[in-house]
Amino acid sequence: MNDVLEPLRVGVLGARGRMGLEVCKAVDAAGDLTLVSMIDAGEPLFNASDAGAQVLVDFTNPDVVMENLRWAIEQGISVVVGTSGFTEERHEQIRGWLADRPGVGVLIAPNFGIGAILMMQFAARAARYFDSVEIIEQHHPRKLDAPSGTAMHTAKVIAEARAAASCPPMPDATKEELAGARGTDVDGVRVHSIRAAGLVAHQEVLFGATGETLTIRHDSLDRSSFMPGVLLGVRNVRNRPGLTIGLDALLD
Ligand SMILES: NC(=O)C1=CN([C@@H]2O[C@H](COP(=O)(O)OP(=O)(O)OC[C@H]3O[C@@H](n4cnc5c(N)ncnc54)[C@H](OP(=O)(O)O)[C@@H]3O)[C@@H](O)[C@H]2O)C=CC1
Ligand SMILES: O=C(O)C1=N[C@H](C(=O)O)C[C@H](O)C1
Repeated sequence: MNDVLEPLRVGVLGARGRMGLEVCKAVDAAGDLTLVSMIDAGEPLFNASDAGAQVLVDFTNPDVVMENLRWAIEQGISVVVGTSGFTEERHEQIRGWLADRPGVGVLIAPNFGIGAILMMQFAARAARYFDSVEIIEQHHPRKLDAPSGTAMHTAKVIAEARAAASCPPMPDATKEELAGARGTDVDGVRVHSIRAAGLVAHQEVLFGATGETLTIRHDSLDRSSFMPGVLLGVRNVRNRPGLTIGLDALLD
């Protein structure tokens, strides 16, 4: 007799948001996944456990995502998280919750776009060879947070690569006349956030050295660009107990 694999039961938090709607469509269209629960603001999380969700996908907002994670881990449900707003302190708190639930996996990806992941990897690779680097991120005007999670993560990996190579501080003679004119400082890297109608999600990493610049640019032109990465996370998160940051580990 053939063993038939049951589809993985998936719930979506933030299901009526821009990303949540796209995730529901993508899960629904995947033959190996079943969409069992769609939860948005004001609706009880227990709908997901009552529906037998094995994996939750969270695209809500930075103010509520930690509470969702705490609840899901307590229930023993693995979670794929796209929501932004994560800090090292938040990661530590999640590791603490996971310590009591060794079978549960949480994957937090600052960006699920394959091109965006490569953009961050290329930026980390280039970081040691240039005197200067700044990040310019551009998003739609309904985005709540700035800088973006992608920009924060990019700045972190660049700063780590520069520190590992003992790069000196970047040259900058500016006496800032108005606060914010030089963007904000994330781990020693200047980040500039632009919000404008018509944009989806875009980022440039601009490197400079004597006589040359290198620009690494990524554009998400449509939210469907994030779906292959989200589905990869959904299919694999239960095989990765503990906390995984970034989709890189799954791609390799
Ligand atoms: N990692 C990645 O690749 C990507 C990450 N993102 C991130 O995902 C997040 C969501 O983005 P986006 O879809 O554009 O935002 P939206 O505001 O369109 O969607 C968020 C949804 O979550 C709902 N919500 C709020 N609180 C709760 C709660 N407690 N439980 C369930 N649902 C809730 C909101 O309802 P209401 O509006 O009523 O508050 C809204 O419908 C952001 O942090 C964004 O930065 C976005 C794109 C890609
Ligand atoms: O809010 C968005 O839209 C996006 N958020 C993520 C971020 O903060 O980096 C990922 C992507 O940039 C789209």
